[in-house]
Formats: sequence, C-alpha cells, structure tokens
Amino acid sequence: MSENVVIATRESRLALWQAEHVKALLEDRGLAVSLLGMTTKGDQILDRALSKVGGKGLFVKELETALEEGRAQLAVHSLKDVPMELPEGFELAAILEREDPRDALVSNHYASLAELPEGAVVGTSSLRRVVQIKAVRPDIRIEPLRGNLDTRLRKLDEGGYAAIVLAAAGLKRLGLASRIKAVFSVDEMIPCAGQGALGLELRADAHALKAQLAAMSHAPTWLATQAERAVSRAMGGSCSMPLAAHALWSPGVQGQVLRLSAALGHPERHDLPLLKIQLEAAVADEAEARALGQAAADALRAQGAQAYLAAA
Ligand SMILES: NCc1[nH]cc(CCC(=O)O)c1CC(=O)O
Repeated sequence: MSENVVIATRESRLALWQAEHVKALLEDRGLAVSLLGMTTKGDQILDRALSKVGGKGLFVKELETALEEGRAQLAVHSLKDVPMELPEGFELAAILEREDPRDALVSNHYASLAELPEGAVVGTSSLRRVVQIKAVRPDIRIEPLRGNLDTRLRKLDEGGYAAIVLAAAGLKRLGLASRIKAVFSVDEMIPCAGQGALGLELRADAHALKAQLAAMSHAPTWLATQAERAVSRAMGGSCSMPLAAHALWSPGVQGQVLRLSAALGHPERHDLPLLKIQLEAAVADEAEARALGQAAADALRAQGAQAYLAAA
C-alpha cells in the first residue's frame, strides 16, 4: 500500500481537526495522506433540528459517496454522528481511543446549571440534553441552537442564551476548553452513544487499508461504543429520540467490567419521568458488548419505553 490515502472530511473546524489528527496517525505508520474537504447537508441546514430533517445520516452521506466513487478511501467521523446501521458496502474499520465523553456547560455569566436563575434560557437542539436538563431543572427554558462549535459559541456571546451545552471533546480538540464553566458527570448528563470517539469508515472491499486501520483501533473504546450503539439500535436508532447511552470500564470482582448507563426521556412531556437503567457485565468481545446494549434496551422497554418512543 504505497498509494496516497485520501480522507474525506467535512469542513468545520472540528471535522478538519479530526481529519488532520487521523492523517498524522496514518503518516506515523508510513502512509501518504491527503484531505478532501466537503460540505454535507447537515452543515447546510442550520435552521431546523437535525431530528426534523433526516437525522445523523446527513453528516455522512456525501462522504460515503466520495468513498463509493473512489475520490477518497477513508472518512473520519465523530462516532456519535454515525448512524447505527451503515449502508451496504461500508464499514467502520477502527474506533480511536475516546476523548472526554462528557457534556459541558458554557456560559458567560453562570458557573453551573444549579446557578442559573429561575426560567433562564439554555441553548441546545439535542433532545437528549433537553430531557436531562428538564429532569433536574424543569423551570429552564430551552431554545434551539445549531451550527458548528464556533457558530454556537458566537450565538452565546451575542447574548441569546444564559448558557449552552456542548460536548467537552469538541471544545478541547479546538483549544476552547477555557470556555467550559462546568462539566456534567456522566451520571448527571448521560452522554450520547459514541460521544467523544472518532470512527474511521471505509468501503467494505478495501481490504488492505482495513487491515492497516484495524491496528489503530482502541479495543476498550470499540467494545464500550458497540454496547452504547446497540442500545440506540435496539430503540430504533435515530436522533429524533431523547436517548442517552454511555459505557464505562470499571473494576469488577474478576477484572474489568463494562458498566452501561442509558436513559430515555419523553420527547415532549417533560413532567414524565426519565427512564433510566444501569447494567454491568464482563465483556470480552463485540457480541457480548452488543448483548449488554440489547439488555439495557430491553430493561428500558420493561419500564415503558414503548410509549415514549411512539411519541418521538
Ligand atoms: N452533534 C455535533 C457534534 N458531533 C461531535 C461533537 C463533539 C465531539 C464528539 O462528541 O466527538 C459535536 C458537537 C456537540 O455535540 O457539542
């Protein structure tokens, strides 16, 4: 494999950072790499919530077309933007070691969610974040907030919101960690499946590259995110759903166990309780990781998830 590897990437500052990061890792392994920047529908449509315009696939479709047509060999994605089922002919070849998976509160005036005054306006278009904020602060008013990280921070600075909620990983990658006022623990605000991890997608028939990328995959992150994505898949896997899933390796009686937390809120009725589950299991391979995710989804259904899903 001495040919040049072309990475297809979105052109937001975060996407470019992530693509450059993977480029450097591949170059360390002796590959020649270049980037192909592209704009996706998800980047263009900024006035509506993603859940209303077609979901996460909007960020990956154009990149997959570039792979299909041979204009690129590799697409780098924030794993949380990757749909649970990839189209026929595409695969995730590697998942890199996860960055900080937590959500962060960013504000120019307040140091935490608890400090926000009664009725304060918080910006987010993520139903997952909305239901978890409303569960502890039902008085908070939520206003939509889309666009890339710089756009969202600008909208905060223009004064439209008391605070906004963003993934810590993105802020850290862009050197914007100083904007973080408080990080939510993963119990306070359960992250989205895959949050903080990067997924490397290629064509299923790209065997040589696949073997090279597999060596870069981080097994603990791979298994944890497979469990998280299995919850999402079992629930119908779209971002029109206020679903959180996060798995963490923790010490067990006989070695490490994977502890999976998941939560589902009602998309509109914030007076209804958040359904929550935490399960743990010794997980040695992908099948066991997925089984853990499926078990969490089953447990949420036993708590009445079906009625919540029907409303989404
Ligand atoms: N939904 C957009 C998106 N996709 C990935 C990240 C952050 C980085 C990551 O989670 O890997 C963000 C921004 C955010 O949610 O605040």
